[in-house]
Amino acid sequence: MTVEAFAPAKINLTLHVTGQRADGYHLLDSLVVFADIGDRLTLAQADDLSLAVNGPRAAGVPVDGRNLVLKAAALFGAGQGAAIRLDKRLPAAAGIGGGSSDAAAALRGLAALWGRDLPGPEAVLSLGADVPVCLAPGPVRMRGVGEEILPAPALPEFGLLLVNPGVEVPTPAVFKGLVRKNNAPMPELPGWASAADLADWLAGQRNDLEPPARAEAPVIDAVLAAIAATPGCLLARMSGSGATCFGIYADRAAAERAAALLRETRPDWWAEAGAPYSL
Ligand SMILES: C[C@@](CO)(OP(=O)(O)O)[C@H](O)COP(=O)(O)OP(=O)(O)OC[C@H]1O[C@@H](n2ccc(N)nc2=O)[C@H](O)[C@@H]1O
Ligand SMILES: Nc1ncnc2c1ncn2[C@@H]1O[C@H](COP(=O)(O)OP(=O)(O)O)[C@@H](O)[C@H]1O
Repeated sequence: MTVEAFAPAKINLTLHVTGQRADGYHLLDSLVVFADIGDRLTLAQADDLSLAVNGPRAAGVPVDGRNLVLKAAALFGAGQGAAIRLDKRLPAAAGIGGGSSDAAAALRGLAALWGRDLPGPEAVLSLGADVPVCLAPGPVRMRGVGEEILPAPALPEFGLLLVNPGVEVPTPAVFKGLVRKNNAPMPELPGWASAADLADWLAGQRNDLEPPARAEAPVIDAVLAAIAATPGCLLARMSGSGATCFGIYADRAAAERAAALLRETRPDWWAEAGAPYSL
């Protein structure tokens, strides 16, 4: 038996940092969506647990026990086997939760392969704060340090552009650079009639990690400016702790035109277009 699992990119449309716990972890309030741009996993029955990583973004991704796929498998089924292949397409340490989404996709695949129920959000938090939200990809409001997954209103159709300048930004350094930790949470989520309506509302919200990430990696300024300058861009903002930034467009076709333009003007950057993804 072979199982396939898709690991979509996670995008923090907003990311409000609202406090800090005694253990140092920060309290978040984030509107999270996923894109139909991501990594692919293939899992097959085997006596031993193994992982092979290939694909256009495999360079630098650990293939040993540090890989979140193997960590997730060990947590879920100590001693159980599976042969896992990871086709790595998302940039790593990029604010789009690639490793976390791989871990969650591995858990979904292994649950199918081993005939078991998926673990719950609290049980997988030790793998990373972003793993619970990636377990069942779709638009949600994420709170706590990442373990509170709340429903979000239905989203309108829109196009998404993801752009990464090739600079890895370490998440701990960005949180450390925050000047203020008790920022306002999001208001009640209103519901949006169109992509423009959503972008207008998002413009009044924030990613509180953007200023410290820009200090860490000044190229983020150029990425945001380049996205904002593409025709049809309704909003440009950074995701997670960066450096990946996203653009919102009326539809996928507009996002694809923007991606083509950026690949021409900035061939050294990673630019992909897509649309929201739900499992
Ligand atoms: C910032 C976010 C927003 O969605 O996204 P990314 O930039 O990683 O994509 C996540 O909270 C990241 O989740 P993840 O990358 O899984 O975090 P972890 O491995 O658990 O933690 C990495 C480090 O980030 C900091 N951290 C993370 C989450 C959180 N709520 N508070 C924190 O202070 C801690 O310094 C921790 O040591
Ligand atoms: N499957 C994986 N894919 C990418 N990175 C991984 C994976 N497993 C472990 N890592 C490690 O996790 C770190 C953070 O990667 P990632 O989850 O992509 O970052 P972010 O949470 O900022 O989006 C990387 O620097 C890498 O060393």
